[in-house]
Amino acid sequence: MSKIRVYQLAKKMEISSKELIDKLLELGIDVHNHMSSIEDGDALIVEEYLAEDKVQDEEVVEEIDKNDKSKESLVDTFNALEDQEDVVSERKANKKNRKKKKNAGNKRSKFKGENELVESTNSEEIMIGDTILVSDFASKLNKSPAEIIMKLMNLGVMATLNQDIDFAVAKTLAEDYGVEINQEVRIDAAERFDLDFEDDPKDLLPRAPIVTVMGHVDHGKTSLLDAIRDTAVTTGEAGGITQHIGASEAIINDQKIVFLDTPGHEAFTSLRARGTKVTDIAILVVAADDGVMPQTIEAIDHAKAAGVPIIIAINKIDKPNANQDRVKQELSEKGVLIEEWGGDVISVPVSAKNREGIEQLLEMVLLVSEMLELKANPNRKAVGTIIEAKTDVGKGTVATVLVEKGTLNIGDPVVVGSTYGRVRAMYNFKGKKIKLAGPATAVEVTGLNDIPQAGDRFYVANDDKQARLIAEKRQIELREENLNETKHISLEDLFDKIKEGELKELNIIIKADVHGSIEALKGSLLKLSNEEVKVNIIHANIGTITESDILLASASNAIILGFNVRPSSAVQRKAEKEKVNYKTYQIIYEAIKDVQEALTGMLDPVFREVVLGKIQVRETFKVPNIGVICGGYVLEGKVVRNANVRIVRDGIIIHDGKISSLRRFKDDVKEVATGYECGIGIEKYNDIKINDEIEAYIIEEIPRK
Ligand SMILES: Nc1nc2c(ncn2[C@@H]2O[C@H](COP(=O)(O)OP(=O)(O)OP(=O)(O)O)[C@@H](O)[C@H]2O)c(=O)[nH]1
Repeated sequence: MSKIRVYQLAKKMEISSKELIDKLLELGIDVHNHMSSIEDGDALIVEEYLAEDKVQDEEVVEEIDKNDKSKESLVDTFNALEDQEDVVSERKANKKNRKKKKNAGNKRSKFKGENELVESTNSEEIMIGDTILVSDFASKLNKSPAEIIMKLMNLGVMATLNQDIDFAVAKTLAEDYGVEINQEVRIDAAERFDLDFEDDPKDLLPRAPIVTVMGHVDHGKTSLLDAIRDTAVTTGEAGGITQHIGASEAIINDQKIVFLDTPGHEAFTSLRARGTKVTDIAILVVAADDGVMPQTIEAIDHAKAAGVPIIIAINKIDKPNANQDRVKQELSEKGVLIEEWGGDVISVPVSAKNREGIEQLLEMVLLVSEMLELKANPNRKAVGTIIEAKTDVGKGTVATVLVEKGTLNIGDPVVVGSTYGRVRAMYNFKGKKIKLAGPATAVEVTGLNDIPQAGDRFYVANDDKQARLIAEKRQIELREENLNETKHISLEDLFDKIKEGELKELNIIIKADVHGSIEALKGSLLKLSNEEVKVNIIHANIGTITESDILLASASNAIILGFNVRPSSAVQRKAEKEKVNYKTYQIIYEAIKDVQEALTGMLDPVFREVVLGKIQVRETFKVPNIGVICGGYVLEGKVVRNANVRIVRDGIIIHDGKISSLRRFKDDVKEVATGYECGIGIEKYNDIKINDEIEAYIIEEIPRK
């Protein structure tokens, strides 16, 4: 007996796959999703069943119609009276809602509720943040600063007028005065002013999906986006040239799909690292002549970590050496099982060059989108995310906003991060002026007082004054946040976080020089999961630690373990900026031991590694009886005579040892600083090559507390 897929049958019956699945389950026919197959016999049963339903529905509608007609005149008579009552009850309902919202707010933020209380009833209670200036604290307590400073001294805290004291110290001191202080819980200014709130499910309407195209370099991401534009954007519209605003829209079967214009998982994850997830579906481009490559794997893991469904576009099928089966095989090895292989990931063969398969691909996007049941409320003040922003000579500050919910109108007062303004003009992706933009629409907006950052949240405020106020408040908060920015997880603080119940899953990224090490590490680390914390390997790949790994770690609060690899200086700086923790090892057992000890609170490092500097190898010389000496240039930091060194080639550690000689010209020297050249010999190592990087480091003992 032949079979049919759920989505195919749904299409044939002109209902949504979701509706069909519900009916199938009602009939006891077991299906998992739109890709599940059902027997033709079962298909027939459900078709008949639905036909019956339809007849019944029509009968009911007729019945209701009849009743309605007879009621109509009666309703008319009552309408005048009812109107009056409506207003009263609506007011009552609004009041109730406001109250409800206020209560919800109290639950969300202790600070808000109590602060209101402070101002109205209880003057003996004070709210402060993590720290407070001595002078501010004195004035809050209504005491002279000198008195406070004296009291602090008695507590053993030496602080001047303009120094901060901790919340704990402030609390102890305040207790002396019989004053209770409480800690402010910081919440986003926009949230505090209720510019964003959760919608009532009954207000939600279907919205278009937002799609990002990902894939390995040169597999055809840009070409595919171009092909989509050609196929589904400009069709039937004269002069429909797309503008670059960071996103574009495609129409297929009268339905809209929004494409983010910057392809690649880095762009996707950098938005996520900033706390926003805008993509609903990822199209993963894999070139049929090249197969699954390192960045294909990265893209898969980045999409998976974000919980975003993937559609595979097997591209370049026009090429004579295209091999679709190989792509499918390699994907399955990476845990991506496409439908033909018994999985539920859709794959579509395409040629961006010949514009082949593009419509099918877009139809599949709609199908997946239908399953996701994407919804938004268009009837509220708009909330969105900045996709990109710049200054334009003619227009001033222009920012592309992806409206996520609500409708954005010309003239709306807006607040975006610490910038604000009023929507002066809006342009769609074709450069056409528009007056309003509903959910899942990308629009270029002018009228902001400064350039916001990609990933900033965009809110419509009640009025200009409020927009400015919130933006200014955000500015102060951002400054404070920069001062005590939260770090991502590290092995050292892991146990405390687990104990406090803050961490239930430990996300790990593994980068190593060879496949075998990855498998060994992965296997052992996964076994470390216990009742309290689950270990997840969210990404594991061959090669050095890259910026995209740092972004993924930042977006997913993961730690990075490197085996025999060293990140470049740029990547190290990125890690520092994103406050991401990475550790590199050269013995697998040590990596596993560290994670195990960290999970059980036994990690107590006695030694730490301190990187002194980096030297670029610019020349090599063979010296008889001594071996190979290299001529190097100190790129950063310094190198000292007794340092340990590791030789790094393309991010992979190829040797770890000690310096045997360090010279400037003919003289032996103790150290060489940044910007100087030197001659270096490495103990028992001669395989050094031009462009290798030498990282000098020492092992330092950590003093016991
Ligand atoms: N034959 C053939 N060539 C293609 C196809 N799609 C893309 N190419 C070619 O592949 C090369 C790379 O395409 P791009 O679209 O630039 O690839 P990309 O993934 O955006 O590349 P990066 O942005 O550099 O990561 C170009 O030379 C394209 O012309 C296709 O379907 N068939």
